[in-house]
Amino acid sequence: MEGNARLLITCTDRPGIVAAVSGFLTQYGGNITELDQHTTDPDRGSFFMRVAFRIRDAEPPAHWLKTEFRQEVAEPFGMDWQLSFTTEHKRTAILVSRPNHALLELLWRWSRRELPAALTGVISNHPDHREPVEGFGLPYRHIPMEQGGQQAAEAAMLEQLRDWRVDLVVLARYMRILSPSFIAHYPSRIINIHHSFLPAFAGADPYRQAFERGVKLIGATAHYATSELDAGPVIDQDVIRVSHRDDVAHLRERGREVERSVLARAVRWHLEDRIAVWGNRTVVFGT
Ligand SMILES: Nc1nc2c(c(=O)[nH]1)N[C@@H](CN(C=O)c1ccc(C(=O)N[C@@H](CCC(=O)O)C(=O)O)cc1)CN2
Repeated sequence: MEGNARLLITCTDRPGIVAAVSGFLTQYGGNITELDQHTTDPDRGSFFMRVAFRIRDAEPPAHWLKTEFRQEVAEPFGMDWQLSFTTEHKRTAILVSRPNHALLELLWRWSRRELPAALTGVISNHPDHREPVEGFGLPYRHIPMEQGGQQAAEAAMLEQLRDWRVDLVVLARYMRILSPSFIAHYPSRIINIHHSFLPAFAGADPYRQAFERGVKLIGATAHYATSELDAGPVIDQDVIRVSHRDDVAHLRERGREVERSVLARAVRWHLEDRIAVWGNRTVVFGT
């Protein structure tokens, strides 16, 4: 049983970190329900930890704890950290182009409360999905990307994301390359699903690339989007077996199942603060 609060911590490794964090939580009445840590290189490397705990007075969330933790633990240990409460869902927007399978997977899981997100709405460069999105009670913004109009379109997208006070952006098969300045607004907070087992077949039309290479496995990769296309920190991947009997259309059809499950898992892990970014890699806790 997870607690009602969680800490995600990254810092330079040194003795006493776990004791300092657990001692702090004990002092302020926190009861640890889950603790996971990873050290890259004892005494010199990086230290990562995720602690889930129950804290009384968490309704409303005990934001006062952030001040105390910063002063008593985070600053003395030089930590990068975040403290979140399970009642506060991350405000999440979905960007999509024409393929709708990843979008519908997220909407369906959200509607069944299997995805702890506060969905704010959907933005697309196509009008195709207005009806199903509004059917889920969510706003739909069609912002077309006219030829040569990327800057204007991205400005409109960023304005909408600001209006929705978005924390997390999910690219559910959004098929336009985002500019470095767009990416910079949401560092490690844009999750993309790429429809190949990266690093194989980055870029456009990976299923055709896979068919022409004659591979026996295809897959999907959820990663944080960076300014370098399909090269950001990998969050989750999976593969399925294929054969000479599968043409490109069949690869696309069979690949959609993997894309949907990999993206949903990656988004849920981010929403549950299970992912620490370490350079161009991730540490994913408790999965
Ligand atoms: N800055 C980033 N933007 C996007 C990323 C990313 O990792 N960093 N991922 C893509 C999604 N994607 C694959 O998953 C992808 C989308 C589009 C293309 C592509 O080449 N599209 C067009 C060119 C469109 C354009 O120039 O904007 C094409 O087919 O030629 C490749 C991969 C989403 N954005």
